[in-house]
Amino acid sequence: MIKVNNVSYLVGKKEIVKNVSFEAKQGEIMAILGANGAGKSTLLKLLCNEITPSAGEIIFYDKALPSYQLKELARKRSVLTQHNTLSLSFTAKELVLMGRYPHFDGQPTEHDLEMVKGAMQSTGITHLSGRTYETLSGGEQQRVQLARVIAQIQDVADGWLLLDEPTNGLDLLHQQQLLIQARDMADRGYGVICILHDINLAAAYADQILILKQGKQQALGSPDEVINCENIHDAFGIKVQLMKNENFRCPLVITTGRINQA
Ligand SMILES: Nc1ncnc2c1ncn2[C@@H]1O[C@H](COP(=O)(O)OP(=O)(O)OP(=O)(O)O)[C@@H](O)[C@H]1O
Repeated sequence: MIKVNNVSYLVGKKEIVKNVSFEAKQGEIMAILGANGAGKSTLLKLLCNEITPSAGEIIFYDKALPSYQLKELARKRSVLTQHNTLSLSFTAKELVLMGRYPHFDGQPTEHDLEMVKGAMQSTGITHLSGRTYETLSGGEQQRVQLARVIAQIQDVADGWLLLDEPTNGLDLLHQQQLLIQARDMADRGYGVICILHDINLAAAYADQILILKQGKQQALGSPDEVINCENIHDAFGIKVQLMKNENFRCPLVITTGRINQA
């Protein structure tokens, strides 16, 4: 369980996360939605303990987040950030192995290498194993990063995946595969918190959706409770319609092309 109690975050005098509260559970995917600059990445950084709340507290498992040592935290949750720039030339396999760094001292064990192999297989990047990271396409790099975060917690049965826009750069097939994989991990007992820009992907795969607007919690609940024309218009300033389709558990959101100028 991750419990967020009245968390705020200030930069100077500007409050970029304001009084956010929610509970995320293992076995579930929580999607975070919101316009550019709404505070999504900042909230994820707070959840990772990369930055500390100005007010409120975050409980991770059963302890306050700041009470964890970095290595202890890295063995329980893995994080995909938005910008993964590297100045050194690693192969894809070496990069995925970095996910195992919190688990071994000196040399990786056979078990670590198995975890790397499994994560590369499940993300479909085994064929890229020996390729230098910087020569990979944007989407291939993103899948290598995904394999790294999966390798990190693959053997932590109740671990957490914290993903900031993981579908960035992925084509339609790989976006779906990523969400299917996240769904599968949640069904096996992991907790997943995932920032997404695609409302329909979030509605199709998430158990809970949190919408942020200017740092505030604008809506929180199941896709059915949260995804409606008013909430989307309020959060994104664009008029949408909902379209029922028997293949989707939640109506699809389609834009009408009318932008809120107010
Ligand atoms: N260290 C900082 N100093 C000043 N402003 C910051 C800082 N970090 C974030 N901000 C501002 O806080 C707001 C929220 O940023 P954040 O990156 O959390 O947004 P986001 O919802 O993830 O946006 P996007 O969808 O564009 O990635 C933005 O206006 C951003 O410019």
